[in-house]
Amino acid sequence: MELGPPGGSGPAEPGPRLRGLRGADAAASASSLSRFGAEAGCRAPAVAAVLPAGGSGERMGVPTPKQFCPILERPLISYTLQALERVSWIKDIIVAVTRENMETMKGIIQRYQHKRISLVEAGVTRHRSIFNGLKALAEDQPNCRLSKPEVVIIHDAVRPFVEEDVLLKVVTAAQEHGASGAIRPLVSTVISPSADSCLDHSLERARYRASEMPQAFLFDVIYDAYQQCSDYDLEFGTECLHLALKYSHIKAKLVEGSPDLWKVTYKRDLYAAESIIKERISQKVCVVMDTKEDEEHVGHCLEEMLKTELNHVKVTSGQDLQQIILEQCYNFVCVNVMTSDFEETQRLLNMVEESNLSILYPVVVISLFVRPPQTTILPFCISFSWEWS
Ligand SMILES: Nc1ccn([C@@H]2O[C@H](COP(=O)(O)OP(=O)(O)OP(=O)(O)O)[C@@H](O)[C@H]2O)c(=O)n1
Ligand SMILES: O=P(O)(O)OC[C@@H](O)[C@@H](O)[C@@H](O)CO
Repeated sequence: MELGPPGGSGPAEPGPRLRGLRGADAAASASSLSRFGAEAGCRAPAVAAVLPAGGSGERMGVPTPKQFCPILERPLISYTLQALERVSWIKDIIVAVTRENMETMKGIIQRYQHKRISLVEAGVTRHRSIFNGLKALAEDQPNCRLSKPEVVIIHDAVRPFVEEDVLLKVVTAAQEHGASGAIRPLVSTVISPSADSCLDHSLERARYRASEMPQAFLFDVIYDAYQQCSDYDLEFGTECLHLALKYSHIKAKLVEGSPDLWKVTYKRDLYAAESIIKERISQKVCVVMDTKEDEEHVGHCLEEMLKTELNHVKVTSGQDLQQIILEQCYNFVCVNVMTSDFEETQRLLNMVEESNLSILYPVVVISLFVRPPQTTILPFCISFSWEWS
């Protein structure tokens, strides 16, 4: 059964397109698919994503299903959604969650202002959850209010580090081959045990790869496969690419993925994910200026200096800060130029504090005064002043 917005029936209407992808980002993201399509000699397809998120996380060994476990006070699944939402050419994101976790999921969508999300009920296995997600996109289903995509991405909700480039690769490959999936070199050798738990034989590791996510399919290829799927496969299968081969006779194109595509499965994976997120946040600073004029002068001077040390510096003034905060975890540097009081900065600091988002380090406030420096200590931030000559 598909659940939609409160009081609705069928999948929730996809939210309004992300306003947060600012002009440059959105243009870059949108053009990337059309450019990629052009290079591959095909037009940009309509793309949707299905995220199975209905598991119980038994191997994690904690009461909370791992997709809802917090990393820096933010649920793991929210990072995955944020990663997919940065890709403007994914038009709908279907998340399969259990009925008991539906309200939790709706709360996460609301708190972090996730857009383009529709919720469906998960199944008792991962394949059944994925199948329910696909049904939400198939126009042959009653109450279906989402349009059928040409290509559908399938990505585990517990794989938060997915970037646009690998999504672009699997989607473009799926458009050409019918199916595509990210792979990684094996770390351990695969062996086959005999009935008495002794070594029967081992596989030559170099000849094999680990199947990861994201995967992408021409929608009809994977939907037909799931419709023909045996109960055994739905119950015990773990590989969507195998279903496309077995039932739709499509050999997926395999795409080398980055090391960060791994699936959060055990508690150690959660610790690893947290350290990666901390490392990424510490490399991202947003410089907030009072005015556009300050942004163009002081802000860009600061940006040139910071760029030598960090890999992502955003300078802004007066933009929708709430959206910036939700779009990307930043450390913030607020710069007051010629401002005699901190009202503007206090407003921003209050917003950052109220957003409860993971801010790794204290917010830094730089006050540039022509007049003698004024020292004002603000909560959870470091404030220092220097004279701007
Ligand atoms: N009935 C299920 C089982 C799993 N999943 C999802 O499939 C993804 C990958 O599955 P896995 O890592 O096995 O998650 P769990 O089944 O939760 O983990 P475990 O096997 O340790 O219980 C996860 O996002 C999980 O939420 C799902 O949507 N529906
Ligand atoms: O079997 P699990 O549900 O733990 O994980 C699913 C994984 O097998 C799957 O995500 C990749 O191997 C790609 O198919």
